[in-house]
Amino acid sequence: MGSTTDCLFDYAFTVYRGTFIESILPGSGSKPILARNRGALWVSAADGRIQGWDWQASDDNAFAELMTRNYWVDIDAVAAQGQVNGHDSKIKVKIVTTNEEQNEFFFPGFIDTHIHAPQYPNAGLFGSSTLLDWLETYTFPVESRFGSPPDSKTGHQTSTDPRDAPILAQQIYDQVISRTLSHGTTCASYYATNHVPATNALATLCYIRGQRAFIGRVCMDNPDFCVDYYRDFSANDSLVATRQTIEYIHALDPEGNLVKPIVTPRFAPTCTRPALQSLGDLAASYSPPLHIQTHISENINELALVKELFPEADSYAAVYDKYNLLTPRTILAHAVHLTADERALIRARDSKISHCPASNSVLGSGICPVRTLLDEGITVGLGTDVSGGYSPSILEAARQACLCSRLLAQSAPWQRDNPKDADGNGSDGREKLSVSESLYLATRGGAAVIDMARDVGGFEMGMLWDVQLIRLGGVKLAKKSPLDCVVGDGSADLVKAGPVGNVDLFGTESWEEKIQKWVWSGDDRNVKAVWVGGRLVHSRV
Ligand SMILES: O=c1[nH]c(=O)c2nc[nH]c2[nH]1
Repeated sequence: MGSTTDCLFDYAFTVYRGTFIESILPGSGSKPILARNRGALWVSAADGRIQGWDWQASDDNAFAELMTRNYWVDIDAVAAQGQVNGHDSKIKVKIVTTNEEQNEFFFPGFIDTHIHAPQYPNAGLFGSSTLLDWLETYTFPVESRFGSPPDSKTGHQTSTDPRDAPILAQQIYDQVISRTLSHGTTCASYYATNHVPATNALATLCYIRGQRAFIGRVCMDNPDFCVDYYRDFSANDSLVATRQTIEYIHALDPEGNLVKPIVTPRFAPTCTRPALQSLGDLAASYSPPLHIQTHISENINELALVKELFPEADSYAAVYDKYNLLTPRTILAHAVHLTADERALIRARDSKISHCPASNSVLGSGICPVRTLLDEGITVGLGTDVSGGYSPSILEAARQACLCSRLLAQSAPWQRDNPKDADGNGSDGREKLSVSESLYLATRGGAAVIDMARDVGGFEMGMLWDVQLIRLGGVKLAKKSPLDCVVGDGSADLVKAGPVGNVDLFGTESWEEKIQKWVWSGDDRNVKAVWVGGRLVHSRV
């Protein structure tokens, strides 16, 4: 592969050469499929957007013709020859090439539509808890540590300065960004905590590190549910502090090119009616309206609690609808136990769903019927839901989405409501998500969930170069039989020969099979480089 480092000299385009794989919808009503192209694609250095491609330019001759035709000169090549000047009639480009022998390919960056950044220290810690006791035992304690000391005179937290966030909070947020970028997450919709300085620190760090992000200050003012050591003291406190983070983020990134605020009532039980009302109004008061994120219908005990706290509402979804929180820019996490009426309401409001399969399993919440959501025309993306989810990897979420969809047929509600197989048992298999579908949810589905379907998620004209370079590694089989090796010397050992990560290739796989192997056994070792808006934000040698 060519260099993935940033160039010392100005250039007009980066030309990416090699193999490009993405998940696409071939037509309306169809299912996603993987598409593969070989050739060259170029991205403007000015705005990080795709300016064109040539799928004929897949060999050296055709690529040289493309360079000549466009008056392009390779800035690294001329710099290596000490001849940067003297090419004034040419357009300078930087070239990044995949190594085909290492099974490298460009793939759209992953979009994590639901992740709690302050919970990252708890990833993998949940014991045998379920949602409501997990919140009290594991989650509120860790999130509460992101607060800054109150003002000595007023007793309130008045600072909005990210530097007033505890250093450990800043370090945890920086590590979450490093970790998610290393897994190919180019955009994340983050929940922070209810602390303004720490929330602003998360926004600032995403901005500095170059990760596209939605940043939500978590609102929770209901004293009947929230713990005293970690809550907003009134609906007005929720509103004022949320406004402070919105103003901070708008000042940080006025065009919202990288970082945007997202209104975040944690979930119905943590919020009073006035808080829900004022947050719905707040989101609607901006043009365009702000994004909103919350949780819905994750766990059976939570459903009972919502019924008890909001007896006037017909359903959980109706609580949010009453306060104008179901909008086309609302991300609803989990959605495991929605009724048909709730799904119809969510569809009518064009609100979006973040499917969090790892967390749903870990906390024993249930299996989300993703196929039903998709069949009913609801937009779905994937969320890691750290730390309900144990992994910050969206590839892991894609794998778990495939796995959970296969378990769905075992559940009584699915068996009751859906067609059986030819023998009249279980299910006819339609619930199963394919690898192409789960990768679609991880990229284009996520893009639609964050209302950026025209900007990210694929390789289309004008889309931002939010992309990862995947390296599966080469095939390095020994020439001799392992039976002829000295026992245990490892000379015929594929693992020792150095494949990248866990993906062992034997040279017999089709390209589609290589992608299946990547989804089922790949990890961050396969992510060689990551760009956001054309800027290199992560690389691994
Ligand atoms: O998975 C979850 N994680 C949380 O932090 C949370 N808060 C409310 N509901 C929740 N669900």
